Amino acid sequence: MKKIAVLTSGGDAPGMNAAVRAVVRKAIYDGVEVIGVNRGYAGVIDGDFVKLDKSSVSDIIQRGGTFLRSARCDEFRTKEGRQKAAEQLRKEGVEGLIVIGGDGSFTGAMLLNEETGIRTIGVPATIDNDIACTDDAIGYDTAMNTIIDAISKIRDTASSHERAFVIEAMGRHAGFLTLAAGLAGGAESILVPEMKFDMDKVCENIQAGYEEGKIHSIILVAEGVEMDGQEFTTNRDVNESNAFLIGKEINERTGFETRVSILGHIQRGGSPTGRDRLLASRLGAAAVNAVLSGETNKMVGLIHNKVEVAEIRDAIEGNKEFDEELYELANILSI
Ligand SMILES: Nc1ncnc2c1ncn2[C@@H]1O[C@H](COP(=O)(O)OP(=O)(O)OP(=O)(O)O)[C@@H](O)[C@H]1O
Ligand SMILES: O=P(O)(O)OC[C@H]1O[C@](O)(CO)[C@@H](O)[C@@H]1O
Ligand SMILES: [Mg+2]
Repeated sequence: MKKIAVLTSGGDAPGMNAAVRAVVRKAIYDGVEVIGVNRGYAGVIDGDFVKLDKSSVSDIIQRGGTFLRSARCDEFRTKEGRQKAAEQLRKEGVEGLIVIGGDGSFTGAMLLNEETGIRTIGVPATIDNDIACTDDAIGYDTAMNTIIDAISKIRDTASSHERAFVIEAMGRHAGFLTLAAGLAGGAESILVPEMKFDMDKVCENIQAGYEEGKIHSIILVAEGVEMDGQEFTTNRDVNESNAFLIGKEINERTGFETRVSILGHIQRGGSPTGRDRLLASRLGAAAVNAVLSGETNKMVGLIHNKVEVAEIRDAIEGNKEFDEELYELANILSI
């Protein structure tokens, strides 16, 4: 194999740059040329390619975002779009494509391979951490730390004013990030799309906490959580924040002064943590190994601290299991 391409796709995640750097440097080390694709799948369709050498990836390991830029590309969801993309890659002489992104990007990579024969390898990078066949995705650790930092700061002001705070974390379809950040940040309640919850119970917890001397209450809510009458349930298609609704409900039911903070895209930015840089470096290099050894339609992941290669279909359809025990633990420790 003489030439491979690399792209970043979907929501950007801290550590994507470190992953591109690893792909480029490992491929060059192995004597293979690397083409960077700008703007994810949109750039493949447009043939927006740039040759990458060692120095193109200097000074980026510490940067958030992705210097190749990212996109959500509707045209790639069509068969025609993917055919166009394959033609562009063939014209450029690209023999393998490394896709750094989330589950949607992996679905695109899988279809591209199945329909056109282009060799694809996925590198999991999404703050949502909703990809199976890997313990963690690149960006998740940094985002978790950003949320923990925000919780700590909000707790300062919450305590000063004896208030309840509803904090909304990202995760329209997945609560992995919210659960981890909520547990590590010591939130009093954690609401995620995967678990049904009872609003009465949330309010009782707040009340009990105050009665036992707590002077604040933090309710960490994932974006995808929706209120349905008395109970809050999941709505995985919900597109709008329900944190304000939840805040209003808490205020009305408990009488506690309640404020709402939407953390938003702050969670996607910032310099990647050491853990994310390490993961990105290992998986970027592993993706090059995989493609050069003839693998296709696979993803590289880290399981129990060992690099593993899995079917990309399993990563998407395997449905990463939500850790109910961890959720239970968070509830126990928050009382
Ligand atoms: N079912 C699909 N078929 C073909 N291409 C897809 C499909 N789903 C997603 N893609 C392609 O992958 C791109 C990124 O997908 P998506 O927006 O779901 O982000 P992601 O990779 O899951 O990352 P994140 O969830 O972290 O934002 C889409 O814009 C589209 O171009
Ligand atoms: O930046 P956008 O396109 O609004 O997407 C936001 C979504 O992307 C993510 O940050 C990553 O998938 C989700 O947590 C969030 O729901
Ligand atoms: Mg996704």
